[in-house]
Amino acid sequence: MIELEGLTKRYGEKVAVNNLSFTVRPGIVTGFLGPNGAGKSTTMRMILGLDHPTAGDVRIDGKHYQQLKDPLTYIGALLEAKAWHGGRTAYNHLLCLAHSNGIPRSRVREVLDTVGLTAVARKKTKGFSMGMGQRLGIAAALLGDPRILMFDEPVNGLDPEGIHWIRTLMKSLAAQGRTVFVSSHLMSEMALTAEHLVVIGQGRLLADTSMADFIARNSRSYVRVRSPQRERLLDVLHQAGIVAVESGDGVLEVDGGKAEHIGELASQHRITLHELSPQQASLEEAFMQLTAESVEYHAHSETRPEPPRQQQWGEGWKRG
Ligand SMILES: Nc1ncnc2c1ncn2[C@@H]1O[C@H](COP(=O)(O)OP(=O)(O)OP(=O)(O)O)[C@@H](O)[C@H]1O
Repeated sequence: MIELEGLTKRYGEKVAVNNLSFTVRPGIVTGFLGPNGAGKSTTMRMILGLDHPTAGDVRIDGKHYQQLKDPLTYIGALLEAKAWHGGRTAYNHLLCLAHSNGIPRSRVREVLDTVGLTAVARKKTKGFSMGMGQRLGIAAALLGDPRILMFDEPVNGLDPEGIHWIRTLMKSLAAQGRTVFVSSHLMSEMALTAEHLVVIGQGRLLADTSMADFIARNSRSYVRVRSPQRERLLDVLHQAGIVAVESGDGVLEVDGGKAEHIGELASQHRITLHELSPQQASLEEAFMQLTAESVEYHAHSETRPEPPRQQQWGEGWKRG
């Protein structure tokens, strides 16, 4: 378990992390989201004792990072920046970490195997691709068989097979009862991986809730309906107290009605339907909606995100 209590970090005038309080629980994958510059990496660095909080407190299973004996056996982390000596082989890099944390040498081979780097174990890491570097970082995180794992942008540089592999790995670590805390900008990936979300913007907590609740609260769900008897269908829906709006091309968007109910009403009134499809909002849509106010780095206006329904998702809030 990771517990943050009023955690704050200032760099001069800049408040990078602002009074953050939340708990990351075991047994599930918790996603950590926020626009560029929201304070995710700073928060993760404070959890690991790499940055000192200006105020507040963070504990790992009840202790400060500095109080942990052999910390890699409590918490394993992959941070964004490569933090290893490029002149060492992958095997030696992990062996050094193992020695300094009282971890048996046999674990090095095991984790190299887990991340698929056995064949390059004796190669110097400076020749590693970004994806190989990520795998080595994940091997280091797993080395001490810790109960808590924290990954900052773990799918960076990974190919589709690698992304699938890390997703499966994170879920299985959580299923073993471990605490898994992961940041990512890839919303589609996060939607497949995380069960719970912590969302921050400009250093402040914006949401701490389940994935399903987050999407339901921050986006619009509706049923898309097409019928050759549109006017009649509008009357019937109106009489039933259901609000429908025309969205062009003969499509009706029905808020607050279930597809089953709309279908039954149409059937009772012998109205033909050509389409009846519930529209599920995506995590990306909900995220953009919630964080729109706290985006620091906008692209130029022609690519800036518009309101959710017609949005060009993905690039607008990235650092330009
Ligand atoms: N060492 C530092 N000195 C001054 N400002 C810093 C420092 N580290 C971070 N910041 C600032 O603090 C804010 C939060 O940065 P941080 O890297 O934690 O955000 P992030 O959510 O991880 O962003 P990204 O998604 O782009 O990686 C940013 O405005 C950043 O410029």
